[in-house]
Amino acid sequence: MDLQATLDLLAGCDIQFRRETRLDIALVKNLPIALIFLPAADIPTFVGEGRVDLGITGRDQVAEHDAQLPPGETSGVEEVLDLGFGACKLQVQVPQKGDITEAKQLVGKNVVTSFTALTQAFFAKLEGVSDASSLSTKIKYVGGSVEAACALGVADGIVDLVESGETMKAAGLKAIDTVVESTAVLVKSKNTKNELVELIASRIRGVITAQKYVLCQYNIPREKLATACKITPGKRAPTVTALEEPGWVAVSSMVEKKTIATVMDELTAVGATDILVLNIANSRTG
Ligand SMILES: Nc1ncnc2c1ncn2[C@@H]1O[C@H](COP(=O)(O)OP(=O)(O)OP(=O)(O)O)[C@@H](O)[C@H]1O
Ligand SMILES: O=P(O)(O)OC[C@H]1O[C@H](OP(=O)(O)OP(=O)(O)O)[C@H](O)[C@@H]1O
Repeated sequence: MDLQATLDLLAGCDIQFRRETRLDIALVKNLPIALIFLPAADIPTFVGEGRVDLGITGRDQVAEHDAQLPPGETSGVEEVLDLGFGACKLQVQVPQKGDITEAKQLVGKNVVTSFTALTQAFFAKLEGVSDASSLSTKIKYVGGSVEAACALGVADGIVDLVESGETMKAAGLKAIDTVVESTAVLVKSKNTKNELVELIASRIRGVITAQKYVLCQYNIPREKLATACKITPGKRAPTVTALEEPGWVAVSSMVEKKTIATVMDELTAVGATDILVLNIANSRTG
């Protein structure tokens, strides 16, 4: 997991703690909560069983946990929020130099992965069988360095995470299908009664929103206001204030950071002036 991004997020929420070396638990100084640092794959289990109220892990890990549940059992883990970082894809990969171009060509062959339940479910669908025991594809678990399995002759294909694609390329593999797309998510235990869960979730939501948006302010002739507001509709609605200069108004609106350059170009084209873009330190919005 992207530990640093998670620590930055907690700092943005003013959750203050000091983690002693070698300890996986830290008491928060300014709230009655404890933080526990667990392997990403184990977090859905602890949260699902209600032992931990809130967790941050990858959506792929939650999906793998849910896919491991016995038939009829529902997951105790509920996604609260997409945190936006840690984007990666769980992909079916095969040797670049080979005849396999589609996942269904791996049916009946050897596939190695750390995500056995998701891989079983993926191949069960391809094979048209309803349970893992009737699968003809042989799915084997390895805990790490999955990308080495094809070169070592253990697998015909693998199912592994791809972020930049560097590992896949270096191992001489190519992706031919996607099992799950993932980002880091905030999850909660379905049956938690801890009222701090909502407080923490809303703090995190505020920080995430603040990171995603900037505040855009500009002046515009009143007759162009409607056009400008279509360019900057805001999260709810733009704030419009009259200026001392007759016929002009000032607009203030939240704009998604990734679109701000285009938005500024478009505002300039419709006659906006004095365009300012400000970072948002934190937020609570509707
Ligand atoms: N390039 C990447 N490689 C691996 N995982 C990634 C990547 N980008 C995002 N992730 C997310 O991180 C999760 C795995 O985290 P990681 O392998 O670091 O486990 P950890 O147990 O938390 O830490 P570690 O094993 O490094 O001590 C993945 O399931 C995925 O959601
Ligand atoms: O597309 P990339 O940016 O190269 O990232 C993907 C690699 O990162 C992960 O491995 P990790 O570093 O967690 O080590 P592992 O092989 O021991 O799982 C994953 O299993 C891939 O091997």
